Amino acid sequence: MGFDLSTQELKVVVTDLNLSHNQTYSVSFDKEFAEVYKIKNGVLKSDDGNEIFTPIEIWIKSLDLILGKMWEDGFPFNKVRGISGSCQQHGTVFWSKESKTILKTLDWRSSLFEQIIPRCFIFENCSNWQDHSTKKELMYFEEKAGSKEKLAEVSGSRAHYRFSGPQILKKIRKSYNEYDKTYRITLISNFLSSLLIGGLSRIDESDACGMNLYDIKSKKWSRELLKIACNSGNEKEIDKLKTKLDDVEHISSKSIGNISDYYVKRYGFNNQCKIYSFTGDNLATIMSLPLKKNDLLISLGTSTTVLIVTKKYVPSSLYHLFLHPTNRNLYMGMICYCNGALPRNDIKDEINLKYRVRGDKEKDEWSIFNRILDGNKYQAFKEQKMGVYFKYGEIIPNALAQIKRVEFQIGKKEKTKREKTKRKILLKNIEKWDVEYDVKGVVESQAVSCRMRSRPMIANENDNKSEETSDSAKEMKPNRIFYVGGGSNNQSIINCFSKILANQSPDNKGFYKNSEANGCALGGAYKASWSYFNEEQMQEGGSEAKSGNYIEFEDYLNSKFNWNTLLEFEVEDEWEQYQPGVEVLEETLKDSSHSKSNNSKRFLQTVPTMNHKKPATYFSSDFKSQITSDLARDDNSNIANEFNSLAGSKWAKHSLPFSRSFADLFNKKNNSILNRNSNILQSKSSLLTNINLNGKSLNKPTNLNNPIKIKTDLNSTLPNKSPAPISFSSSNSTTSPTAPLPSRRRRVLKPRKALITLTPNAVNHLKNLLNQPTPKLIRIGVQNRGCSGLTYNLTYVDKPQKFDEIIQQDDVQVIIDSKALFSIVGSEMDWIDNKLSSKFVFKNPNSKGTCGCGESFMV
Ligand SMILES: Nc1ncnc2c1ncn2[C@@H]1O[C@H](COP(=O)(O)OP(=O)(O)O)[C@@H](O)[C@H]1O
Ligand SMILES: O=C(CO)[C@@H](O)[C@H](O)COP(=O)(O)O
Repeated sequence: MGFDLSTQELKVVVTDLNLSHNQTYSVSFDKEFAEVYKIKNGVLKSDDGNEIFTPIEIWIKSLDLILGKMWEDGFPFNKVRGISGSCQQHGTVFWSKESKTILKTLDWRSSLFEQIIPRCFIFENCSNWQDHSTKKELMYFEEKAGSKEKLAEVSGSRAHYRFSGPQILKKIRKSYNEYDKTYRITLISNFLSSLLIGGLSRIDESDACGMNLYDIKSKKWSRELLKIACNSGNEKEIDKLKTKLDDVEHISSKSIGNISDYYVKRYGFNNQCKIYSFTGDNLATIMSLPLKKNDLLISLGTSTTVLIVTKKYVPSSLYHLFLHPTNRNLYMGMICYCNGALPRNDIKDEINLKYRVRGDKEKDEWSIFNRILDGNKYQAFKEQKMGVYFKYGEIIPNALAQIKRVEFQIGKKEKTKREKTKRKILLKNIEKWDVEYDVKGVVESQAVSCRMRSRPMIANENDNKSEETSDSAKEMKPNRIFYVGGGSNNQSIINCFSKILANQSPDNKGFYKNSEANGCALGGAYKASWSYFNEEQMQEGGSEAKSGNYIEFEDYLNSKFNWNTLLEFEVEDEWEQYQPGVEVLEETLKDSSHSKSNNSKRFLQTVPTMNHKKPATYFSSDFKSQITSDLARDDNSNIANEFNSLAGSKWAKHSLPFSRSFADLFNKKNNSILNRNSNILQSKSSLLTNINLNGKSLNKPTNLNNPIKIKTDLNSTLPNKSPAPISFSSSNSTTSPTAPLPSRRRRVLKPRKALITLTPNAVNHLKNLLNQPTPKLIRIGVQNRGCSGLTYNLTYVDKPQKFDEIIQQDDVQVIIDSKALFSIVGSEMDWIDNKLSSKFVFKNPNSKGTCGCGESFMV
């Protein structure tokens, strides 16, 4: 079983031991919890938009919900042999002292939410990877580490807003007392595995590489970086942080424990079910495909992420390196753009508006866009046009938030100051062109950018230090390209990407798209399967080393991988034609220095850099850009240093050869502070089809103030229906689970106390109301309204909805909307009838306050 806790969803995919994918379940956070928690795309934002976070209780409720739904569907939990999974990266969870005991003594009769939320966490929110509130901390990290290159050398990445080290430093600076009280700090990945083992699990070693704290070469916490993170040279403080982080869970196929008794009793898991270390979502994605040397994995989710597996550790401030989640001798290289699907979607919407298309389905919505992209009428690059569509602040290093359109001319080759031969590129800024050109423009420039930025990683893998000329072009090409994520559904988009990125295949083959399921969760399930296999071998042969039967993940995946789950396609190789595209893009970005984006401040957060005074139709209405990029936090000298230092580095010939003038861009003052668009990012992890659950919402509005102060007295919400049989194939009898498994019990869990009680007055009045010729029922819900947030809402209905609760008292029935359960549980419903008013009133023990007018309440 593989979990994936992404920004927007919790997913579970299930495979058999032959890696055949059987089932997918998912819970969408927005769908289930947006109403009460006010989240959008899974997150909340501070007023200034810089802090981006999620209430942890949403994730816990989602785990209750997804397992409850699987149980209700009759999922055969007793057949699960192993569980692993992935979570969004970088976020940190601060656990209290009591959490250890609470996790160990979970009572299967109650929900996790009910038991864990009141006392397990020091801060109720966890920062999200889109957070960009740590600018001071970043500066401090890179300054103390010596430089961003030095920091990258040790930790695999320069300092990033979202990375845990700067996030922890911010907490230490702002809330030292709470930090001091913290018993353990985990990433989101081992937060989830902790819930499953019923104890605090360790940070996964590969995910630890996204913290700016782990020394990748010596494979231990870097004391120097811990010192920076704890803001103190005091050895005791460094030890304190180290203790709070605990040792990492070293990469291996060993389990981190059996599933907690809680899940055995509550859902019927086998008590021998193993939990294997959970990791970050990108790390899990690379486990979902049989990647070999020089293969690229391109995830076209909400963000665009380019991933590569490499044997060499050659760090740079331009990209990220992580330890591979299954093999300590391999690394994962990563480039992650946040301007992926969003600008493509915006242009698609504008095209549809122009052509007045209103498709309900994604497929229809993309038809005009695709026709333009595939056709020859509106060429962008081939008509000497290039665009940069970084509408939102970028998280890739050195990219400004900007939308820019240029026409270019390519001149003769000439020698640069650094003795390199370069073509002269002449650019003319274009204010506006037909949106049809943006269609090709956005996809082309994204592909060219991926090619440009993945080049150093590929070159390194091949020991190729020469310039990207025709002679060495072959070595710079990836071997094969695998596409995943929502955008990979679009053949026209991935054709365009493939033409430009090309590959080594002489017959234009070797491009694949994944057609099966969520890649991160699938990678988790594959890891569980591989780990289980090795553990079984170890039991037979002794230790991992001794057994001789140990199989590397790569070999395991290759031996079982079902290529039918991938669709291979061919495209014309246009590598050579787009070769100048890389230079034009570099020049276009460099030319931004002459744009209107003035900034003399380090870490400026908001800079619109559109060159034209009047924006083009596209993005005109809501063009609110903001620099959240790593580049934005550099001043002139830093930029200059970056490119100077690259000149002497291993990457000198492969890095982006911006000249010093690029730094001018950051010397100018910028006056416009615009807000970040709230749609900016979503999770990028789901690949393809998901089965959505219309599960119960266990909602409760969050108090966003840190630290946590929550009191709950909530009842279990486990479904009490008997499970329906489902088919669960594990066809190969030699590898199928054979151990005797506990028989499935029909479990009917009753709430420990009445959901609501009715006073005699309420019973009488309800009887009157229900005494009608056409029998009706009364359904109680809560709505987001009124000064204090929630109001009660009574409606007549014909029948209960699927997850409604029915309350029976004194021959009267009322129905409670499942979404209202957690807000009104334990309430007393009364009917008052006096001179002033006649109405139902609720005495709610969960209410933390009502508004002055008494119309609404808060829980
Ligand atoms: N046929 C399509 N053509 C282009 N883009 C698509 C298509 N189908 C889905 N997408 C895009 O994929 C994105 C979601 O990708 P997905 O991998 O599901 O998301 P996430 O990264 O949020 O988990 C959406 O922004 C959507 O526009
Ligand atoms: O920050 C990064 C990688 O460094 C992101 O890739 C997150 O890990 C994405 O999480 P989801 O949106 O997929 O949940």
